[in-house]
Amino acid sequence: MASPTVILGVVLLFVLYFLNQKRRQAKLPPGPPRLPIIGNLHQAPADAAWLTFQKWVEQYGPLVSVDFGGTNVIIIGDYDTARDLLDKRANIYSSRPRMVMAQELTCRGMHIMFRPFGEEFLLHQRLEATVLSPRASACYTPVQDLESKVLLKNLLSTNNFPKQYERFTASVVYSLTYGFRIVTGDEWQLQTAHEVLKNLTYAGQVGAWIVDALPFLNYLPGPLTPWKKQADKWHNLETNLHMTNMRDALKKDGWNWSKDFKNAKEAQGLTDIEIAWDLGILCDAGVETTNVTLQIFTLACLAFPEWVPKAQKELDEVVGSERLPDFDDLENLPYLQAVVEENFRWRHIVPAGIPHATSQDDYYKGYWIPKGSTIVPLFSAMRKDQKLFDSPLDFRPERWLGKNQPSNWGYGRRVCPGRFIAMNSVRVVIARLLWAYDIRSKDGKRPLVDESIFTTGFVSAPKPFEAVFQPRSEQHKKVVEHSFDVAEKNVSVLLSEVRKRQVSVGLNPRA
Ligand code: HEM
Repeated sequence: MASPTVILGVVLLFVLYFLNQKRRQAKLPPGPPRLPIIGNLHQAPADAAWLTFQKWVEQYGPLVSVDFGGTNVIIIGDYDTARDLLDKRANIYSSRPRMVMAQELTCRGMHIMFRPFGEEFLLHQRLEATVLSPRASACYTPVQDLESKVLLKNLLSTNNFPKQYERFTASVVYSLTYGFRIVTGDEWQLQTAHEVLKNLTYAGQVGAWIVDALPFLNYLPGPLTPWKKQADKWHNLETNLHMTNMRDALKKDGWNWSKDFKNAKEAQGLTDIEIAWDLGILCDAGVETTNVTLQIFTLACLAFPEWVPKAQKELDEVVGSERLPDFDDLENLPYLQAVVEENFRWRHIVPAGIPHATSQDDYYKGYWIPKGSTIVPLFSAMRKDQKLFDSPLDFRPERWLGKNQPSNWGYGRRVCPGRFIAMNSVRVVIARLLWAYDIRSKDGKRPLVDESIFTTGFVSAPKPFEAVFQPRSEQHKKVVEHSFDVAEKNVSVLLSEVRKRQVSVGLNPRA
Protein backbone atom coordinates (compact mmCIF):
# COMPACT_ATOMS: atom_id res chain seq x y z
CA MET A 1 0.00 0.00 0.00
CA ALA A 2 1.27 3.55 -0.82
CA SER A 3 2.36 5.57 2.18
CA PRO A 4 0.37 8.68 3.17
CA THR A 5 3.37 10.82 2.06
CA VAL A 6 3.24 9.39 -1.49
CA ILE A 7 -0.54 9.88 -1.68
CA LEU A 8 -0.17 13.44 -0.43
CA GLY A 9 2.60 14.07 -3.00
CA VAL A 10 0.44 12.81 -5.87
CA VAL A 11 -2.55 14.90 -4.72
CA LEU A 12 -0.28 17.95 -4.43
CA LEU A 13 1.05 17.38 -7.95
CA PHE A 14 -2.50 17.19 -9.31
CA VAL A 15 -3.49 20.37 -7.51
CA LEU A 16 -0.40 22.20 -8.82
CA TYR A 17 -1.07 20.93 -12.36
CA PHE A 18 -4.71 21.98 -12.11
CA LEU A 19 -3.84 25.46 -10.78
CA ASN A 20 -1.19 25.92 -13.47
CA GLN A 21 -3.70 24.93 -16.16
CA LYS A 22 -6.24 27.39 -14.73
CA ARG A 23 -3.60 30.15 -14.66
CA ARG A 24 -2.67 29.46 -18.31
CA GLN A 25 -6.31 29.26 -19.42
CA ALA A 26 -7.16 32.56 -17.74
CA LYS A 27 -4.83 34.32 -20.19
CA LEU A 28 -6.07 32.49 -23.30
CA PRO A 29 -9.00 33.68 -25.42
CA PRO A 30 -12.37 32.34 -24.16
CA GLY A 31 -13.69 28.95 -25.19
CA PRO A 32 -15.72 25.95 -24.11
CA PRO A 33 -14.84 24.46 -20.69
CA ARG A 34 -12.01 21.92 -20.75
CA LEU A 35 -11.54 18.55 -19.07
CA PRO A 36 -8.26 17.79 -17.26
CA ILE A 37 -5.50 16.39 -19.57
CA ILE A 38 -7.65 15.95 -22.73
CA GLY A 39 -8.99 19.51 -22.76
CA ASN A 40 -11.69 19.67 -25.48
CA LEU A 41 -10.54 16.56 -27.32
CA HIS A 42 -13.88 14.87 -26.64
CA GLN A 43 -15.56 17.75 -28.54
CA ALA A 44 -13.15 17.71 -31.51
CA PRO A 45 -15.30 17.35 -34.65
CA ALA A 46 -14.33 14.42 -36.90
CA ASP A 47 -16.12 15.93 -39.90
CA ALA A 48 -17.44 19.33 -41.07
CA ALA A 49 -15.30 20.96 -38.35
CA TRP A 50 -16.55 24.41 -39.34
CA LEU A 51 -20.04 23.73 -37.99
CA THR A 52 -18.76 23.10 -34.45
CA PHE A 53 -16.24 25.96 -34.70
CA GLN A 54 -19.00 28.26 -35.91
CA LYS A 55 -21.13 27.52 -32.84
CA TRP A 56 -18.20 28.34 -30.57
CA VAL A 57 -17.60 31.63 -32.40
CA GLU A 58 -21.27 32.55 -31.96
CA GLN A 59 -21.03 31.72 -28.26
CA TYR A 60 -17.59 33.08 -27.31
CA GLY A 61 -16.81 35.76 -29.90
CA PRO A 62 -14.39 36.13 -32.81
CA LEU A 63 -11.37 34.71 -30.97
CA VAL A 64 -11.91 31.29 -29.40
CA SER A 65 -9.39 28.94 -27.82
CA VAL A 66 -9.74 25.20 -27.38
CA ASP A 67 -7.33 22.47 -26.34
CA PHE A 68 -7.31 19.32 -28.45
CA GLY A 69 -5.30 16.91 -26.31
CA GLY A 70 -2.45 19.34 -25.65
CA THR A 71 -2.64 21.25 -28.95
CA ASN A 72 -3.77 24.80 -28.38
CA VAL A 73 -6.18 25.76 -31.18
CA ILE A 74 -7.23 29.37 -31.75
CA ILE A 75 -10.27 29.92 -33.97
CA ILE A 76 -10.61 33.29 -35.71
CA GLY A 77 -14.19 34.15 -36.61
CA ASP A 78 -14.06 37.59 -38.23
CA TYR A 79 -12.13 39.40 -40.96
CA ASP A 80 -10.73 42.14 -38.70
CA THR A 81 -9.12 39.72 -36.27
CA ALA A 82 -7.81 37.60 -39.15
CA ARG A 83 -6.21 40.67 -40.74
CA ASP A 84 -4.79 41.95 -37.43
CA LEU A 85 -3.12 38.66 -36.63
CA LEU A 86 -2.48 36.73 -39.83
CA ASP A 87 -1.65 39.66 -42.12
CA LYS A 88 -0.26 42.38 -39.87
CA ARG A 89 1.70 39.94 -37.69
CA ALA A 90 2.58 37.57 -40.53
CA ASN A 91 6.09 37.10 -39.11
CA ILE A 92 4.52 35.24 -36.16
CA TYR A 93 1.49 33.60 -37.77
CA SER A 94 2.79 32.07 -41.03
CA SER A 95 3.88 28.60 -40.00
CA ARG A 96 1.85 25.39 -40.26
CA PRO A 97 0.81 22.86 -37.61
CA ARG A 98 2.94 19.73 -37.42
CA MET A 99 1.43 16.84 -39.44
CA VAL A 100 3.41 13.69 -38.79
CA MET A 101 1.50 11.19 -40.93
CA ALA A 102 0.68 13.52 -43.84
CA GLN A 103 3.72 15.75 -44.17
CA GLU A 104 6.59 13.98 -42.42
CA LEU A 105 5.88 10.37 -43.42
CA THR A 106 3.72 10.49 -46.58
CA CYS A 107 5.23 13.60 -48.20
CA ARG A 108 8.65 13.31 -46.51
CA GLY A 109 8.47 17.03 -45.81
CA MET A 110 8.01 18.04 -49.47
CA HIS A 111 4.42 19.36 -49.58
CA ILE A 112 4.75 23.16 -49.76
CA MET A 113 1.38 23.76 -48.12
CA PHE A 114 2.43 21.82 -45.01
CA ARG A 115 6.00 23.12 -44.74
CA PRO A 116 6.77 25.01 -41.50
CA PHE A 117 7.77 28.63 -42.06
CA GLY A 118 11.53 29.02 -42.40
CA GLU A 119 14.46 29.10 -44.83
CA GLU A 120 13.48 25.93 -46.69
CA PHE A 121 9.89 27.03 -47.15
CA LEU A 122 11.08 30.42 -48.43
CA LEU A 123 13.44 28.79 -50.95
CA HIS A 124 10.61 26.71 -52.44
CA GLN A 125 8.28 29.69 -52.35
CA ARG A 126 10.83 31.75 -54.32
CA LEU A 127 11.24 28.93 -56.84
CA GLU A 128 7.50 29.05 -57.53
CA ALA A 129 6.94 32.79 -57.26
CA THR A 130 8.40 33.55 -60.70
CA VAL A 131 5.77 31.52 -62.56
CA LEU A 132 2.86 32.58 -60.32
CA SER A 133 3.35 36.37 -60.18
CA PRO A 134 0.51 38.60 -61.42
CA ARG A 135 2.54 39.55 -64.51
CA ALA A 136 3.44 35.93 -65.35
CA SER A 137 -0.13 34.78 -64.70
CA ALA A 138 -1.47 37.42 -67.11
CA CYS A 139 0.59 35.76 -69.87
CA TYR A 140 -1.20 32.39 -69.50
CA THR A 141 -4.47 33.57 -71.01
CA PRO A 142 -3.91 31.77 -74.38
CA VAL A 143 -4.14 28.46 -72.49
CA GLN A 144 -7.21 29.55 -70.50
CA ASP A 145 -8.76 30.88 -73.71
CA LEU A 146 -8.49 27.52 -75.48
CA GLU A 147 -9.61 25.42 -72.53
CA SER A 148 -12.64 27.60 -71.80
CA LYS A 149 -13.67 27.35 -75.47
CA VAL A 150 -13.40 23.56 -75.22
CA LEU A 151 -15.51 23.67 -72.04
CA LEU A 152 -18.26 25.65 -73.77
CA LYS A 153 -18.20 23.33 -76.79
CA ASN A 154 -18.39 20.17 -74.63
CA LEU A 155 -21.36 21.53 -72.69
CA LEU A 156 -23.34 21.61 -75.96
CA SER A 157 -23.46 17.82 -75.81
CA THR A 158 -23.40 16.99 -72.10
CA ASN A 159 -24.72 18.38 -68.84
CA ASN A 160 -22.01 16.58 -66.86
CA PHE A 161 -20.59 19.91 -65.73
CA PRO A 162 -18.44 18.65 -62.79
CA LYS A 163 -16.44 16.47 -65.16
CA GLN A 164 -16.15 19.26 -67.73
CA TYR A 165 -15.08 21.81 -65.08
CA GLU A 166 -12.46 19.42 -63.83
CA ARG A 167 -11.18 18.79 -67.36
CA PHE A 168 -10.91 22.55 -67.87
CA THR A 169 -9.08 23.30 -64.61
CA ALA A 170 -6.80 20.28 -64.97
CA SER A 171 -5.93 21.05 -68.58
CA VAL A 172 -4.93 24.63 -67.70
CA VAL A 173 -2.47 23.57 -64.99
CA TYR A 174 -1.20 20.40 -66.72
CA SER A 175 -0.51 22.41 -69.89
CA LEU A 176 1.50 24.99 -67.95
CA THR A 177 3.25 22.56 -65.62
CA TYR A 178 3.99 19.70 -67.99
CA GLY A 179 3.19 20.87 -71.52
CA PHE A 180 0.37 18.38 -72.11
CA ARG A 181 -3.37 18.83 -72.23
CA ILE A 182 -6.10 16.93 -70.41
CA VAL A 183 -8.38 16.20 -73.35
CA THR A 184 -10.94 13.73 -72.00
CA GLY A 185 -10.58 13.94 -68.21
CA ASP A 186 -9.96 10.17 -68.14
CA GLU A 187 -6.16 10.42 -68.51
CA TRP A 188 -4.24 8.14 -66.11
CA GLN A 189 -2.32 11.12 -64.71
CA LEU A 190 -5.53 12.79 -63.52
CA GLN A 191 -6.98 9.52 -62.23
CA THR A 192 -3.78 8.83 -60.26
CA ALA A 193 -3.86 12.42 -58.95
CA HIS A 194 -7.36 11.68 -57.58
CA GLU A 195 -5.97 8.66 -55.74
CA VAL A 196 -3.06 10.71 -54.39
CA LEU A 197 -5.45 13.37 -53.10
CA LYS A 198 -7.64 10.76 -51.45
CA ASN A 199 -4.61 9.23 -49.72
CA LEU A 200 -3.35 12.59 -48.54
CA THR A 201 -6.75 13.60 -47.19
CA TYR A 202 -6.81 10.36 -45.19
CA ALA A 203 -3.22 10.85 -44.02
CA GLY A 204 -4.12 14.35 -42.82
CA GLN A 205 -7.36 13.37 -41.08
CA VAL A 206 -7.38 14.72 -37.54
CA GLY A 207 -7.55 11.91 -34.99
CA ALA A 208 -6.99 9.10 -37.53
CA TRP A 209 -3.32 8.43 -36.69
CA ILE A 210 -1.99 7.87 -33.20
CA VAL A 211 1.44 9.01 -34.36
CA ASP A 212 0.09 12.53 -34.95
CA ALA A 213 -0.68 12.77 -31.22
CA LEU A 214 2.39 10.84 -30.07
CA PRO A 215 5.19 11.38 -32.63
CA PHE A 216 7.78 9.51 -30.52
CA LEU A 217 5.99 6.27 -31.50
CA ASN A 218 7.83 6.50 -34.82
CA TYR A 219 10.98 5.35 -33.01
CA LEU A 220 9.43 1.94 -32.19
CA PRO A 221 10.65 -1.06 -34.23
CA GLY A 222 9.06 -1.76 -37.66
CA PRO A 223 6.29 -4.24 -36.73
CA LEU A 224 4.95 -1.77 -34.14
CA THR A 225 4.69 1.10 -36.65
CA PRO A 226 2.34 -0.21 -39.39
CA TRP A 227 1.39 3.34 -40.41
CA LYS A 228 4.93 3.85 -41.79
CA LYS A 229 4.43 1.07 -44.35
CA GLN A 230 1.18 2.71 -45.44
CA ALA A 231 2.84 6.12 -45.70
CA ASP A 232 5.70 4.62 -47.79
CA LYS A 233 3.18 3.12 -50.21
CA TRP A 234 1.40 6.46 -50.60
CA HIS A 235 4.70 8.30 -50.91
CA ASN A 236 5.93 6.01 -53.69
CA LEU A 237 2.71 6.34 -55.68
CA GLU A 238 2.88 10.13 -55.49
CA THR A 239 6.60 10.38 -56.23
CA ASN A 240 6.20 8.12 -59.23
CA LEU A 241 3.37 10.30 -60.60
CA HIS A 242 5.26 13.58 -60.14
CA MET A 243 8.56 12.20 -61.48
CA THR A 244 6.95 10.63 -64.58
CA ASN A 245 5.10 13.86 -65.34
CA MET A 246 8.24 15.97 -64.92
CA ARG A 247 10.42 13.66 -67.05
CA ASP A 248 7.81 13.70 -69.83
CA ALA A 249 7.54 17.48 -69.57
CA LEU A 250 11.30 17.95 -70.00
CA LYS A 251 11.11 16.13 -73.34
CA LYS A 252 8.24 18.26 -74.70
CA ASP A 253 8.68 20.98 -77.34
CA GLY A 254 8.57 24.55 -76.12
CA TRP A 255 8.41 26.18 -72.70
CA ASN A 256 6.71 24.80 -69.56
CA TRP A 257 7.04 25.16 -65.77
CA SER A 258 9.04 21.92 -65.45
CA LYS A 259 11.77 23.28 -67.72
CA ASP A 260 11.57 26.66 -66.02
CA PHE A 261 11.99 25.15 -62.52
CA LYS A 262 14.89 22.90 -63.58
CA ASN A 263 16.85 25.95 -64.76
CA ALA A 264 16.06 28.17 -61.78
CA LYS A 265 18.94 29.15 -59.51
CA GLU A 266 16.80 28.21 -56.46
CA ALA A 267 16.60 24.64 -57.80
CA GLN A 268 20.33 24.09 -58.16
CA GLY A 269 20.74 22.54 -54.68
CA LEU A 270 17.52 20.52 -54.90
CA THR A 271 17.09 16.89 -55.95
CA ASP A 272 14.92 15.99 -58.96
CA ILE A 273 12.39 14.48 -56.57
CA GLU A 274 12.07 17.76 -54.63
CA ILE A 275 11.58 19.73 -57.86
CA ALA A 276 9.05 17.18 -59.13
CA TRP A 277 7.08 17.44 -55.86
CA ASP A 278 6.96 21.24 -56.06
CA LEU A 279 5.59 20.99 -59.60
CA GLY A 280 3.16 18.20 -58.72
CA ILE A 281 1.74 20.02 -55.70
CA LEU A 282 1.16 23.20 -57.73
CA CYS A 283 -0.66 21.18 -60.32
CA ASP A 284 -2.83 19.38 -57.73
CA ALA A 285 -3.56 22.64 -55.89
CA GLY A 286 -4.93 24.15 -59.08
CA VAL A 287 -7.45 21.46 -60.05
CA GLU A 288 -10.02 20.77 -57.32
CA THR A 289 -10.04 24.33 -55.97
CA THR A 290 -11.07 25.96 -59.25
CA ASN A 291 -13.40 23.10 -60.19
CA VAL A 292 -15.33 23.36 -56.91
CA THR A 293 -15.52 27.16 -57.25
CA LEU A 294 -17.22 26.70 -60.65
CA GLN A 295 -19.63 24.12 -59.21
CA ILE A 296 -20.61 26.63 -56.52
CA PHE A 297 -21.26 29.18 -59.28
CA THR A 298 -23.57 26.70 -61.02
CA LEU A 299 -25.45 26.09 -57.78
CA ALA A 300 -25.87 29.85 -57.31
CA CYS A 301 -27.43 30.13 -60.81
CA LEU A 302 -30.03 27.52 -59.82
CA ALA A 303 -30.72 28.66 -56.26
CA PHE A 304 -30.81 32.45 -56.84
CA PRO A 305 -31.67 32.85 -60.54
CA GLU A 306 -32.78 36.51 -60.22
CA TRP A 307 -29.26 37.90 -60.62
CA VAL A 308 -28.51 35.95 -63.82
CA PRO A 309 -30.43 38.20 -66.32
CA LYS A 310 -28.60 41.26 -64.93
CA ALA A 311 -25.24 39.66 -65.66
CA GLN A 312 -26.42 38.57 -69.11
CA LYS A 313 -27.75 42.05 -69.91
CA GLU A 314 -24.36 43.55 -69.08
CA LEU A 315 -22.61 40.94 -71.24
CA ASP A 316 -24.97 41.59 -74.15
CA GLU A 317 -24.38 45.35 -73.95
CA VAL A 318 -20.59 45.12 -73.73
CA VAL A 319 -19.89 42.07 -75.90
CA GLY A 320 -22.89 41.68 -78.22
CA SER A 321 -23.88 38.34 -79.73
CA GLU A 322 -21.22 37.97 -82.46
CA ARG A 323 -18.30 36.85 -80.31
CA LEU A 324 -17.39 35.36 -76.93
CA PRO A 325 -16.42 37.65 -74.06
CA ASP A 326 -12.66 37.97 -73.87
CA PHE A 327 -10.11 38.77 -71.16
CA ASP A 328 -10.00 42.40 -72.31
CA ASP A 329 -13.75 42.72 -71.69
CA LEU A 330 -13.53 41.76 -68.01
CA GLU A 331 -12.62 45.21 -66.71
CA ASN A 332 -15.72 46.61 -68.46
CA LEU A 333 -18.01 44.12 -66.74
CA PRO A 334 -18.45 45.38 -63.15
CA TYR A 335 -21.53 43.29 -62.48
CA LEU A 336 -19.76 40.17 -63.63
CA GLN A 337 -16.83 40.96 -61.34
CA ALA A 338 -19.32 41.34 -58.50
CA VAL A 339 -20.75 37.90 -59.35
CA VAL A 340 -17.26 36.39 -59.03
CA GLU A 341 -16.65 38.13 -55.68
CA GLU A 342 -20.02 37.01 -54.34
CA ASN A 343 -19.27 33.48 -55.49
CA PHE A 344 -16.18 33.42 -53.27
CA ARG A 345 -18.09 34.89 -50.31
CA TRP A 346 -21.30 32.88 -50.60
CA ARG A 347 -19.63 29.53 -50.08
CA HIS A 348 -15.90 29.11 -49.43
CA ILE A 349 -14.37 25.92 -50.82
CA VAL A 350 -12.47 25.41 -47.54
CA PRO A 351 -15.04 26.58 -44.94
CA ALA A 352 -12.82 25.68 -41.97
CA GLY A 353 -9.85 27.52 -43.50
CA ILE A 354 -6.34 26.16 -43.93
CA PRO A 355 -4.70 26.27 -40.50
CA HIS A 356 -1.65 28.39 -39.76
CA ALA A 357 0.60 28.04 -36.69
CA THR A 358 2.41 30.56 -34.48
CA SER A 359 6.20 30.54 -34.33
CA GLN A 360 6.43 32.59 -31.11
CA ASP A 361 4.25 33.74 -28.19
CA ASP A 362 1.97 36.68 -28.94
CA TYR A 363 -0.54 38.90 -27.11
CA TYR A 364 -3.70 40.34 -28.67
CA LYS A 365 -6.30 42.50 -26.92
CA GLY A 366 -5.02 41.21 -23.58
CA TYR A 367 -5.13 37.53 -24.59
CA TRP A 368 -2.13 35.22 -24.76
CA ILE A 369 -1.59 33.24 -27.96
CA PRO A 370 1.15 30.72 -27.20
CA LYS A 371 3.93 29.69 -29.56
CA GLY A 372 3.00 26.53 -31.49
CA SER A 373 -0.76 27.23 -31.46
CA THR A 374 -2.81 26.05 -34.41
CA ILE A 375 -4.65 29.05 -35.87
CA VAL A 376 -7.88 28.42 -37.77
CA PRO A 377 -9.12 31.28 -40.01
CA LEU A 378 -12.78 30.28 -40.06
CA PHE A 379 -13.94 31.40 -43.51
CA SER A 380 -17.44 30.02 -42.93
CA ALA A 381 -17.97 32.42 -40.00
CA MET A 382 -16.42 35.39 -41.85
CA ARG A 383 -18.68 35.02 -44.89
CA LYS A 384 -21.79 34.93 -42.65
CA ASP A 385 -20.81 37.94 -40.56
CA GLN A 386 -24.12 39.80 -40.05
CA LYS A 387 -22.26 43.05 -39.27
CA LEU A 388 -20.82 43.06 -42.78
CA PHE A 389 -23.38 41.20 -44.85
CA ASP A 390 -27.08 41.74 -44.97
CA SER A 391 -28.89 38.36 -45.52
CA PRO A 392 -25.56 36.53 -45.78
CA LEU A 393 -27.06 33.26 -47.00
CA ASP A 394 -28.42 34.93 -50.14
CA PHE A 395 -26.37 35.21 -53.33
CA ARG A 396 -26.39 38.95 -54.05
CA PRO A 397 -23.67 40.25 -56.40
CA GLU A 398 -24.90 43.84 -55.79
CA ARG A 399 -23.17 43.89 -52.41
CA TRP A 400 -19.80 44.04 -54.19
CA LEU A 401 -20.52 46.81 -56.71
CA GLY A 402 -17.84 49.43 -56.17
CA LYS A 403 -16.38 47.53 -53.21
CA ASN A 404 -13.43 45.26 -52.60
CA GLN A 405 -13.93 41.98 -50.83
CA PRO A 406 -11.80 41.11 -47.78
CA SER A 407 -9.40 38.32 -48.77
CA ASN A 408 -10.69 34.84 -49.34
CA TRP A 409 -7.29 33.67 -50.53
CA GLY A 410 -5.68 33.20 -47.15
CA TYR A 411 -3.25 35.31 -45.20
CA GLY A 412 0.21 36.64 -44.60
CA ARG A 413 3.14 34.71 -46.02
CA ARG A 414 0.86 31.76 -46.83
CA VAL A 415 -1.66 33.57 -49.07
CA CYS A 416 -2.62 31.42 -52.08
CA PRO A 417 0.16 31.89 -54.67
CA GLY A 418 -2.10 30.59 -57.47
CA ARG A 419 -4.75 33.25 -56.96
CA PHE A 420 -3.92 35.27 -60.08
CA ILE A 421 -4.16 32.23 -62.34
CA ALA A 422 -7.29 31.04 -60.53
CA MET A 423 -8.95 34.44 -60.77
CA ASN A 424 -8.33 34.64 -64.54
CA SER A 425 -9.75 31.14 -65.02
CA VAL A 426 -12.83 31.73 -62.88
CA ARG A 427 -13.62 35.13 -64.38
CA VAL A 428 -13.33 34.13 -68.02
CA VAL A 429 -15.25 30.88 -67.56
CA ILE A 430 -18.10 32.53 -65.65
CA ALA A 431 -18.31 35.31 -68.25
CA ARG A 432 -18.38 32.85 -71.14
CA LEU A 433 -20.84 30.46 -69.48
CA LEU A 434 -23.29 33.26 -68.70
CA TRP A 435 -22.88 34.67 -72.18
CA ALA A 436 -23.49 31.32 -73.92
CA TYR A 437 -25.91 29.43 -71.70
CA ASP A 438 -29.03 29.62 -69.60
CA ILE A 439 -28.19 27.39 -66.66
CA ARG A 440 -31.27 25.87 -65.05
CA SER A 441 -32.30 23.12 -62.68
CA LYS A 442 -33.67 19.99 -64.35
CA ASP A 443 -37.06 20.12 -62.65
CA GLY A 444 -37.43 23.91 -62.84
CA LYS A 445 -37.30 24.19 -59.05
CA ARG A 446 -34.80 26.14 -56.95
CA PRO A 447 -32.66 23.81 -54.86
CA LEU A 448 -32.75 24.55 -51.16
CA VAL A 449 -29.21 25.44 -50.10
CA ASP A 450 -28.15 24.42 -46.62
CA GLU A 451 -25.21 22.56 -45.10
CA SER A 452 -26.72 19.16 -45.93
CA ILE A 453 -26.05 19.61 -49.66
CA PHE A 454 -22.27 20.05 -49.24
CA THR A 455 -19.57 17.46 -48.64
CA THR A 456 -17.94 17.56 -45.23
CA GLY A 457 -14.26 17.02 -46.08
CA PHE A 458 -11.38 19.49 -46.06
CA VAL A 459 -12.49 20.93 -49.43
CA SER A 460 -16.27 21.16 -49.22
CA ALA A 461 -18.03 20.81 -52.60
CA PRO A 462 -21.72 20.71 -53.46
CA LYS A 463 -22.91 17.09 -53.40
CA PRO A 464 -23.84 15.90 -56.94
CA PHE A 465 -26.73 17.89 -58.38
CA GLU A 466 -28.13 18.24 -61.88
CA ALA A 467 -28.16 21.33 -64.05
CA VAL A 468 -29.17 21.90 -67.66
CA PHE A 469 -26.98 24.03 -69.93
CA GLN A 470 -29.24 25.45 -72.63
CA PRO A 471 -27.59 27.64 -75.32
CA ARG A 472 -29.18 31.10 -75.14
CA SER A 473 -29.92 31.10 -78.89
CA GLU A 474 -28.88 29.47 -82.18
CA GLN A 475 -26.53 32.42 -82.69
CA HIS A 476 -24.81 31.82 -79.32
CA LYS A 477 -24.45 28.14 -80.18
CA LYS A 478 -22.89 28.96 -83.57
CA VAL A 479 -20.36 31.29 -81.93
CA VAL A 480 -19.44 28.57 -79.39
CA GLU A 481 -18.90 26.03 -82.20
CA HIS A 482 -16.98 28.41 -84.43
CA SER A 483 -14.74 29.66 -81.59
CA PHE A 484 -13.83 26.06 -80.81
CA ASP A 485 -13.24 25.13 -84.47
CA VAL A 486 -10.79 27.95 -85.16
CA ALA A 487 -8.95 27.81 -81.79
CA GLU A 488 -5.27 26.81 -81.83
CA LYS A 489 -5.16 23.45 -80.01
CA ASN A 490 -1.47 22.64 -80.18
CA VAL A 491 -0.23 23.22 -76.66
CA SER A 492 3.41 23.74 -77.70
CA VAL A 493 2.31 26.58 -79.98
CA LEU A 494 0.25 28.10 -77.14
CA LEU A 495 3.14 27.82 -74.69
CA SER A 496 5.51 29.46 -77.18
CA GLU A 497 3.02 32.32 -77.34
CA VAL A 498 3.00 32.43 -73.52
CA ARG A 499 6.80 32.61 -73.45
CA LYS A 500 6.82 35.36 -76.10
CA ARG A 501 4.36 37.38 -74.02
CA GLN A 502 6.50 36.99 -70.92
CA VAL A 503 9.52 38.35 -72.76
CA SER A 504 7.49 41.22 -74.20
CA VAL A 505 6.41 42.38 -70.71
CA GLY A 506 10.00 42.27 -69.45
CA LEU A 507 9.94 38.89 -67.69
CA ASN A 508 12.86 36.51 -67.95
CA PRO A 509 11.59 32.94 -68.48
CA ARG A 510 14.19 30.54 -67.07
CA ALA A 511 13.88 28.13 -70.00
C1 HEM B 1 -10.40 29.20 -56.97
C2 HEM B 1 -9.28 28.60 -56.78
C3 HEM B 1 -8.44 28.64 -55.53
C4 HEM B 1 -8.78 28.96 -54.24
C5 HEM B 1 -10.15 29.41 -53.71
C6 HEM B 1 -7.59 28.83 -53.43
C7 HEM B 1 -7.52 29.10 -52.07
C8 HEM B 1 -6.39 28.90 -51.29
C9 HEM B 1 -6.33 29.14 -49.87
C10 HEM B 1 -7.48 29.67 -49.01
C11 HEM B 1 -5.08 28.81 -49.47
C12 HEM B 1 -4.54 28.86 -48.03
C13 HEM B 1 -3.87 30.19 -47.72
C14 HEM B 1 -3.46 30.29 -46.28
O1 HEM B 1 -3.07 29.30 -45.67
O2 HEM B 1 -3.54 31.39 -45.70
C15 HEM B 1 -4.34 28.36 -50.62
C16 HEM B 1 -3.03 27.92 -50.60
C17 HEM B 1 -2.34 27.50 -51.71
N1 HEM B 1 -2.78 27.52 -53.03
FE1 HEM B 1 -4.63 28.10 -53.63
N2 HEM B 1 -6.57 28.44 -54.25
C18 HEM B 1 -7.02 28.33 -55.53
C19 HEM B 1 -6.30 28.00 -56.66
C20 HEM B 1 -4.96 27.71 -56.68
C21 HEM B 1 -4.16 27.47 -57.86
C22 HEM B 1 -4.69 27.59 -59.30
C23 HEM B 1 -2.89 27.16 -57.46
C24 HEM B 1 -1.65 26.86 -58.27
C25 HEM B 1 -1.51 26.95 -59.56
C26 HEM B 1 -2.88 27.22 -56.00
C27 HEM B 1 -1.79 26.96 -55.21
C28 HEM B 1 -1.77 27.04 -53.83
C29 HEM B 1 -0.62 26.68 -53.00
C30 HEM B 1 0.72 26.12 -53.50
C31 HEM B 1 -0.97 26.96 -51.67
C32 HEM B 1 -0.11 26.76 -50.41
C33 HEM B 1 0.58 28.06 -50.04
C34 HEM B 1 1.44 27.96 -48.78
O3 HEM B 1 1.21 27.12 -47.91
O4 HEM B 1 2.37 28.77 -48.65
N3 HEM B 1 -4.13 27.57 -55.57
N4 HEM B 1 -5.16 28.43 -51.72
